[in-house]
Amino acid sequence: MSARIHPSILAADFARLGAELERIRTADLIHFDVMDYHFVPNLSFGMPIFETITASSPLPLDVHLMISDPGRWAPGYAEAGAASVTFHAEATDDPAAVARDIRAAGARPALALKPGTAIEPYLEILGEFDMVLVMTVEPGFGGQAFMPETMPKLRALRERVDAEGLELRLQVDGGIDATTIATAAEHGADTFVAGSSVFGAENAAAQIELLRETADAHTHAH
Ligand SMILES: O=C(CO)[C@@H](O)[C@H](O)COP(=O)(O)O
Ligand SMILES: [Fe+2]
Repeated sequence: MSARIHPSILAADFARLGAELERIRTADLIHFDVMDYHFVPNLSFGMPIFETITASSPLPLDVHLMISDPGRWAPGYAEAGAASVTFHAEATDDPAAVARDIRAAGARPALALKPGTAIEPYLEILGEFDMVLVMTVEPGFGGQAFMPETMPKLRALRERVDAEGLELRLQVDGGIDATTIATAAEHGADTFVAGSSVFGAENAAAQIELLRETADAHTHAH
C-alpha cells in the first residue's frame, strides 16, 4: 500500500474552488481543517463549506477538527459523509467516547496530538481509533515550518503499532513538503497532509506524485 497524500484545502484559492478541487483529483482524500477561534487562535470553515465540497468533489474528506467540545460537533461531520473525523486529545476528557460516537455515525475516528502532547496516556484506547495524527506544527495555521522534535513520538508510536499488530494509520500534518515527507516516512508515518506544498505548486498533480514517491522510497516495511 503506497503512502496516502491528503492535500489541505485550507491552502487552496477559495475564489477558484472548483478548479482547485480539479487540480488535486489524484490525491487520496481531501484534508478539511475546522478551526473555531477558541481551541486555536484562527477561524477557518465549518459545515456549510464541508457540504459544498462534499457535494462537488470526487474525493471524500478527512476532517481535522481543531475545536473545543469535539463530542458535540464530530458526529455531525460523520453523518454528513466524512470518511474520517479527527479530533484533538487536548480538547476532551473522554476521547474513547467521542471515537465511538464518530464510528457509530459512519466515519473512521482519529486522535490528534499537538507537538507537546505525549501519546502515553492514550495507549490503552488506541483500539478505538483507525488513525493517530501526530501534529508536526502547532495547530492553527497553514504554511508553518515542520517540527522535527515530534519525530521521536511518531517513531515510538510506529514501534507500538507494529509490535501489537494494530490496524492504525499514522498521519502527520504541518510543514510537509518533498524534503520533510522523507523524514516523516522514515519515522513511521503512512498518511501525509500537505497544504502549501501541493496548492503552491504549479503542477499540483506532479507534486502529489512526487510526495507519494518520496514517502514510499523512505518507508520501512510495516
Ligand atoms: O491543521 C493544519 C494547521 O493547523 C494543517 O492541516 C495545515 O493546513 C497544513 O498546511 P501546510 O503546513 O502543509 O501548509
Ligand atoms: Fe490539519
